[in-house]
Amino acid sequence: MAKKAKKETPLMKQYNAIKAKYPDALLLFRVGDFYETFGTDAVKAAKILDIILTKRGAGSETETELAGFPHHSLNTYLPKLVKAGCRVAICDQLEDPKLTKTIVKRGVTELVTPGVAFNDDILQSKTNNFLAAICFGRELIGVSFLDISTGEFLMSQGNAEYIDKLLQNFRPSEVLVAKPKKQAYKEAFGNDFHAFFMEDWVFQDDYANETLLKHFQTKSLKGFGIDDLYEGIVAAGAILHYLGETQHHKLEHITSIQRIAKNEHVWMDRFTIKNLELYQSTNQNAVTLIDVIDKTVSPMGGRLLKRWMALPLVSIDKIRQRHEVVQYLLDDEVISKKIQNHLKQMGDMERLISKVATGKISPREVVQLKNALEAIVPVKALTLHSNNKALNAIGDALDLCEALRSRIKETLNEEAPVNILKGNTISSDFSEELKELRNLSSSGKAYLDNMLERESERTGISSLKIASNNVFGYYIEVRNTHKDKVPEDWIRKQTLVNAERYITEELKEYESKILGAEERILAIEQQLFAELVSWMGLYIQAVQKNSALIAQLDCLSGFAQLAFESNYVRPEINDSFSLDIKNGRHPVIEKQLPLGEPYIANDVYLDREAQQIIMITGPNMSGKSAILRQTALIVLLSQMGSFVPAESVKIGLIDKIFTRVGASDNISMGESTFMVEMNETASILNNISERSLVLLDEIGRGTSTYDGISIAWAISEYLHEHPSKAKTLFATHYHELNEMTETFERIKNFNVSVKELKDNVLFLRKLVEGGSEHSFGIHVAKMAGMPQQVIHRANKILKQLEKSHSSDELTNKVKTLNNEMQLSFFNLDDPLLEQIKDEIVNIDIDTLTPVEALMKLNEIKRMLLKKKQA
Ligand SMILES: Nc1ncnc2c1ncn2[C@@H]1O[C@H](COP(=O)(O)OP(=O)(O)OP(=O)(O)O)[C@@H](O)[C@H]1O
Repeated sequence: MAKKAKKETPLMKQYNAIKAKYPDALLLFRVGDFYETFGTDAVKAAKILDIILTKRGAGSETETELAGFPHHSLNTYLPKLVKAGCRVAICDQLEDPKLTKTIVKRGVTELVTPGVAFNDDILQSKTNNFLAAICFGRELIGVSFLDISTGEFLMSQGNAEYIDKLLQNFRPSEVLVAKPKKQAYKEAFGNDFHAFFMEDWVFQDDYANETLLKHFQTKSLKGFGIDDLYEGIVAAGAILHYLGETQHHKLEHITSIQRIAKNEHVWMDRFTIKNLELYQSTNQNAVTLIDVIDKTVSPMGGRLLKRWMALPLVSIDKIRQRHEVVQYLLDDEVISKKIQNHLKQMGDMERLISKVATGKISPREVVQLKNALEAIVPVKALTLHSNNKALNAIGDALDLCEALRSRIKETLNEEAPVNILKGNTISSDFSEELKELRNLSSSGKAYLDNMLERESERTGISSLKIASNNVFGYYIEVRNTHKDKVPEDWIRKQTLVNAERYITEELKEYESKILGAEERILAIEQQLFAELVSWMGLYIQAVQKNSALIAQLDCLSGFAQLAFESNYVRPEINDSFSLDIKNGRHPVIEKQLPLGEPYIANDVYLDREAQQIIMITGPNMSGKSAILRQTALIVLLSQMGSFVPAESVKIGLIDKIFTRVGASDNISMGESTFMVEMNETASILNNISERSLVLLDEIGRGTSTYDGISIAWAISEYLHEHPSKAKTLFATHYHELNEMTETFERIKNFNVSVKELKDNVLFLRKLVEGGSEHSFGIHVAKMAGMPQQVIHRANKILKQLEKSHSSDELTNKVKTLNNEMQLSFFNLDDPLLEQIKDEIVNIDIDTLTPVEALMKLNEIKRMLLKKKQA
């Protein structure tokens, strides 16, 4: 290494010193007009960006890979690197190379990581780009989310399940975790997100508190209502620390931090969020709920809609208020069309004002911001004068930002460019000096034309040309044919193949005047623009508030639009415990059916008195899952404030939605997967409340029929007997479960009807009362075109099996399983006996659920089997 260092060029020495500070980042090293990468960075960059990889110093000891791109292509290449999951350190030249004789000073000016991005090509307009941090406390876990592009800063804390749910909902692009907690993080939250592991000391409460207080310039965090969230504060502090570390220091737009209150929103865990395909589907191209319901027209609205979906309300008043507005907008088509048209003009006001804080806003974007604020004027009037209180409140709160608008208008040209160096940013009327200089500069063109004419006449050369270049400024060009006519006083500067270039005294004089003026114009424009942007900082909060109000209005008018287009109705939310859906539809499936095929609507009624649990039987593909999911989605949409796909809906407020889907492929399914499925289900049973909605789809199918039925039976029994009496839909193809209704009064049987034709099955998709008589596997075989004899034989075998596994026997078996096991213990004369005894003695029977009992049993069985095999 030392030997190598000796041979290093000064440039590579500088590179290595900087790279050493950012070992885990891909370093883009500015050299002249290029960003270069070296070594492994180059190999990586070449692959991701599809650029050429070369070698520097080939054959020598300092040989290294090299790949680069022109500096002006940064905006094209940077997003690709970040999207590929790279952390990119941008190292710029910190001084003008012309002014230094030694090597130019360089330094990292920004570290762009997936969670900390401003670049419009990295960001998606309707999706927040969250950076998250997680702090593992002794009992609780703290979490914080920040979208640096909008300034939204949130935090919360709770158990692992709750934090997991938030992560699934907010889908951060990057998660910060303390290095020693790497394992704990992976165990609790898996590999779904891009994680970055930081030094442990960052996650200290004193340091976090201090960082937050310093940032918000307050004496305490009480004002934000977060001072008691110890772990949450540490997570939030870690986020701010990370921003500093990645060279993001201009953070004026992060004006507050908000607590995500756990009990103010419907609880949905990770399985539910995934099963319901809210934002994402297992199938990459499949349509999700958000795709179907998003009718917002502004980026702010689109982002807020996702938040509303992540955090449905549990306050009846707040939900009704949203429904009230949607109804109003739906009834008054004129006003809602007008509002939507204005909303379309808003652009991304929220991200634009963040760019003001970070100083990254372009002149054209400032004009866009002004136009957005102008569109607020009619929106304020429309909402303020409407006959709806919630809309009035929005109208009242909208800030017209008059001073801001008029100052932008008088300072900037309406056609201001993206890049200030292109000129014509500042209006000539705004600065006398600018006006004069511009006159001078534009009169220059006429002056040159005049000079050209004069010199052509004087010399008799017809093809004279005046132009300029970077090397010697303005020149006169003479084609070789006229070379002999060049006057004495011209000074030759350059000889080309066909022409010669000259300068003259007059041209030089002119040049210094013009160039001086142009330079001065640029300087004035830059200065005035910087002054404007810095003054605009005063309006950050006002514009952020407007953005939030516009986002709400956009979501609500989007709901009205959705209700209008898709024939949704207003749900009634009350404080009863029943759920009454008449002719409900699945919002996503109904949009995807082939043309002409109608979606068959279905009624679902559940309560805590007579019909708490519905067993839905029916063959595969009959539509059981659709009914389960549409019930959850209708509840979710209602409590988000939307109207719903149904004929009528009455919902006694729901506070938790649980869904579980049994693994579909029982052949590939090992025992461990089965246990995972059971654990997931057990977590529902430990969390249900009297306002919960539980949807179980083929739970237990991932095991043998016998086990599957037992598990399904035990779970249903538990739910029935549990004091919460949680409303439950259980889809199953085990028709044996239909016999539960004989023992358990609040369990009812329904089936998704099918019509059996001679050699086919017709799906009617209607949910009707009553159980199913026989198993459905055979239907599927029929549909798959199995020979008649095989189906016939299968039916026979099935009948026999059904006889030998009567439900009495089944129930008894479930009940006596424990006894059987106990008997076998006493026959064992083995140290294993001690171990098993301990296991059993330590079981707290009073709190043990049937499923846990079965799982325990399974564990013990395994111990015994192992022994037997040995
Ligand atoms: N009510 C309905 N109206 C029209 N088509 C429907 C309806 N319900 C379901 N479908 C169609 O049938 C397909 C299968 O439905 P679904 O997945 O709910 O069946 P399933 O009974 O749960 O089957 P499996 O047991 O295989 O999961 C859906 O993808 C949809 O195309």
